[in-house]
Amino acid sequence: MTLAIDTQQLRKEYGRRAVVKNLDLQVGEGEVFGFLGPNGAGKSTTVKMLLGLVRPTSGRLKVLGGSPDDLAVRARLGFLPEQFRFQTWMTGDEFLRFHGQLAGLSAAELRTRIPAALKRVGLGGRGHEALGGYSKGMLQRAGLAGAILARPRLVFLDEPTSALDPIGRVEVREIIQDLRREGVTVFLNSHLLSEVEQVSDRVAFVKAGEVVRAGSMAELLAGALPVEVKVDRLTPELLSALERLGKLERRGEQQVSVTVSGEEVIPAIASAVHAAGAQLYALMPQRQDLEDLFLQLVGDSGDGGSAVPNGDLKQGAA
Ligand SMILES: Nc1ncnc2c1ncn2[C@@H]1O[C@H](COP(=O)(O)OP(=O)(O)OP(=O)(O)O)[C@@H](O)[C@H]1O
Repeated sequence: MTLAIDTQQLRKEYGRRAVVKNLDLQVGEGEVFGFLGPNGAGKSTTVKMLLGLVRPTSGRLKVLGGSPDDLAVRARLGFLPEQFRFQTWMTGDEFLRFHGQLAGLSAAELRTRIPAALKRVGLGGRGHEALGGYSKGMLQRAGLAGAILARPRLVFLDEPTSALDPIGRVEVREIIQDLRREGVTVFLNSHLLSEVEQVSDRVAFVKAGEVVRAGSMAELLAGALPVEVKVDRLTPELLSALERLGKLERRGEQQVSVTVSGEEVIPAIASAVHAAGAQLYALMPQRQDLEDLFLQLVGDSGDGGSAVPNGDLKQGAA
């Protein structure tokens, strides 16, 4: 796998405090990679080091096979910052022209790419308006247009949908999927875990400056699967049959939770119920999602007082 991002023992200290510690991160070319962690975990600092905006205290990093200090490498990076405070006196067109010129695009390229980029982010025909009159969601879209204007090979998107409504979020998800189809690597920082779950090929959880877990969605969410089983009566014979399939937790006269290794075991639960002559009322796998995993891995850290991600928790998950 060719790596778009490769860090080894990357570290950043502010004063005597290490905010990123010995970070080893490998992201393959063309991957959509979700970078998750509570407030203050060191995500933005990591992104800034990868962009060459913050100097690491120690360790090594490569982006697109080189250094972000190399202008040829930097020209192939795109960045949507979390705090998008743009030049409000400029129109959308002027803002993109400014960024495009900084990225070295020619006048001819700018003429075709600016309207195309605006259209792609849902701002077609709005380029003549001043950014000062844009809504927060429009500004975020304009920032995204700026990040992809120069056709980067690696794009960092820091909370790309924080200002968007649900329709806008779907649209940005589609743009990320298009970028993946074009072979662009996307490094995604987001608190919206369900969103990360839907678009990322792999994710890493970072806590207090260190990666605590990384892998594909399937790898991370595999393993123990609790299945709630409800029957007319739980006989000793049925309980011992279920015990052979997984760990049991009794819920009452008619219900038991069986934690099995994966969904391929579910049919065996139904067969055991049938063989014991019981009536099956319900068989409910309780799939773990990214949010459960987030709370489990990083639930007791962060410097914002709470590790709970912004507004994306299902009821009662904590
Ligand atoms: N320039 C700086 N000087 C001193 N400390 C800093 C500086 N930048 C960041 N920090 C500290 O480093 C820690 C990590 O910050 P960072 O912004 O990287 O976290 P984050 O994971 O991106 O958080 P959030 O999700 O809240 O954006 C925080 O405790 C922050 O206060």
